[in-house]
Amino acid sequence: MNSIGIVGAGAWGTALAATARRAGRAVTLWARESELVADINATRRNSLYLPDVELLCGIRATTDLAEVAACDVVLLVTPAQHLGATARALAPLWRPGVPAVICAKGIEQGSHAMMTEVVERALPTAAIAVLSGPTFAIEVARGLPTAVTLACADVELGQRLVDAIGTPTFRPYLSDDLAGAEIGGAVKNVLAIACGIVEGRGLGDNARAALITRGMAELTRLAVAKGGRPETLMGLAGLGDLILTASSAQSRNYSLGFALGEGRALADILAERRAVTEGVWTAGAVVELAGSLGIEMPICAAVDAVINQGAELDGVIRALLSRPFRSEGI
Ligand SMILES: NC(=O)c1ccc[n+]([C@@H]2O[C@H](COP(=O)([O-])OP(=O)(O)OC[C@H]3O[C@@H](n4cnc5c(N)ncnc54)[C@H](O)[C@@H]3O)[C@@H](O)[C@H]2O)c1
Ligand SMILES: O=P(O)(O)OC[C@H](O)CO
Repeated sequence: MNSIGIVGAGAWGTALAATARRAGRAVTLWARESELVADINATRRNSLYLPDVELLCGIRATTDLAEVAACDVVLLVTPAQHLGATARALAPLWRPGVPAVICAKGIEQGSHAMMTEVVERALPTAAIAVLSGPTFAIEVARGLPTAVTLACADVELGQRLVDAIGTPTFRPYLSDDLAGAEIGGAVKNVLAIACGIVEGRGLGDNARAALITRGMAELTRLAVAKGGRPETLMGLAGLGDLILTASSAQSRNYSLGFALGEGRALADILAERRAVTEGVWTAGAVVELAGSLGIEMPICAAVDAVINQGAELDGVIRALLSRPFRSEGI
């Protein structure tokens, strides 16, 4: 596994390029924006999505998907709602058995498909893995210490992936629980919006701790229903990522929630951002998926009501606080 292809040159794809290069791999980074490709190759910076980091030599940007598909491993790092189309574009170029490592965090709108299901459909001969966990791109790009979950059903292949991308400061922990890893990463974004709302509305630290904890219960219920294991959700891809995202203003999901809590309109907040805020697009899909499985996810439903149904924020908060008392088990 000497060459790593990365599809998607947003902040996370660029940070993964930086860390894979630090691990000694030859890196090819695909971007859809040709001006960005020229910029990265000329200046070793991604001025659109990660401007503050200079990249090591040995990372080549391209607009040609064939160059990425020719690599030993391909990391899929587009926003979740675009992963299906991107994987379908890769399909004619795919060589059977090449690992496809899903690094996007979300659930597909409409189909309610997990990212593994989306990629399985588009690339049926790929060996699928999921990389998830508490990872702000800028910190990874700067080489600050970070630990992630790398989930792969084939543990021997998973170990080779860990060895290919791991470094002393980018530490993958191996798992075989893909469902747990990907549901943790997808749902924590919705919960982080809720935590941002609480902070922006001035509801206090107690309320945020309660949301994180009861959010964990929601996230775990959904993961178990999809075949995941509770202990995975207690690890980096669940609790670890939820703690990070639900308590840091660096998070795009948390900061969007904070602005909503302050009373700003969703459209205005989104209009100011180039970066993707995945929880906005996943909230509805999570709630619909949970509904189809008969699972209660009241915090995610509250976020969905605010974001997608124009519900008035204080009314939604009052409704959450008026739910019947219940026992604490998951
Ligand atoms: N940024 C992080 O810290 C971080 C960390 C872990 C995981 N992730 C996940 O990685 C994924 C990518 O996020 P990011 O932060 O790199 O994005 P970003 O916000 O930095 O950049 C947006 C990306 O979306 C791409 N894009 C926009 N429209 C597109 C389209 N129609 N088709 C394909 N691509 C399109 C852009 O080219 C760009 O690569 C998300 O699922 C995110 O949750 C991000
Ligand atoms: O900035 P956010 O909220 O998209 O979160 C980024 C990563 O997913 C954190 O692990």
